[in-house]
Amino acid sequence: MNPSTLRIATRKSALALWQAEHVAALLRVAHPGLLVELVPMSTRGDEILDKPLATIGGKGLFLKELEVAMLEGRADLAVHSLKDVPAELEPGFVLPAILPRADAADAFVSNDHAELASLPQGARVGTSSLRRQAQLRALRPDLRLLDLRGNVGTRLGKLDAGDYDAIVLACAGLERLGLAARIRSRLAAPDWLPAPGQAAIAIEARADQPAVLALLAALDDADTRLTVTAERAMNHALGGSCTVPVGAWCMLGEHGLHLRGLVGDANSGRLLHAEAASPGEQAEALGRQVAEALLAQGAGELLG
Ligand SMILES: NCc1[nH]cc(CCC(=O)O)c1CC(=O)O
Repeated sequence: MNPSTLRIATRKSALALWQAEHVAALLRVAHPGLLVELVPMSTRGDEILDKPLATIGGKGLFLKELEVAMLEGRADLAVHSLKDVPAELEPGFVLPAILPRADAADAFVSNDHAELASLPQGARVGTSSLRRQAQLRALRPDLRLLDLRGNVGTRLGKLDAGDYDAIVLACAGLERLGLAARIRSRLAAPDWLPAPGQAAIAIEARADQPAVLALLAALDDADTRLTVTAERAMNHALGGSCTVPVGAWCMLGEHGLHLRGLVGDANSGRLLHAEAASPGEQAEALGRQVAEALLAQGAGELLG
């Protein structure tokens, strides 16, 4: 029997709520008559704000409470930023839909400076992402990198308070929150790589709920699924989560998939790069191939 109501578990940050509302609106259009409601909740990743994510440890810090809600029957699906979803899901869960990707670039955000290259020597840049730190170090070894966590609004507030000369955020998050005007310049491939899955919204649900999965599958975007599958397969083969210095960017063109990957060291700014193409649509194999090329260059050491 088809469910008459779908309940969406979501985090309570402005970005998470926007994404959950977006999915709710799309579901109402795809399935007229279906009732869709939000079930907002807090996760460990939201509550521990004084430490970089990389040191809190544990994959899926932003997922656990939402998954518990689904297991206990308090919610039918959860909406996530795909880049916060570990390469390997908890057993019993699947991603029945991945939405069309927004701008996957990172954003250089500053009140006084137009781009990374024009920052003065020794300028203070805020980001707690090891991937962003490693790429900043590689491009500008002179910068002072400072930790910066919290929701997008919190991070912008600290920039505006003068704690940093510039910060790095995801373009997609700023755009969704109506803050695209804060993007001074884009940090984009091939000079800069986003996190695997960045700018894609993923829907998670229980594998044992076929009627729910069928409703959710209506929102899946096949091209986005293909490219992020390659990026996530690379990350998985590197043992990755959202807390390691790994970047990936896969494009789908006329001739198939093209994947670039990097592994970095946030302290030294050392970066390893690899890329490969797949004429067909062998996304998983392509991801593993690029991961192997990175490991052959010594990526294992950088990943600790
Ligand atoms: N880790 C927080 C997070 N998770 C997803 C996004 C941006 C939206 C997206 O990538 O879909 C952000 C904010 C940021 O990195 O600036």
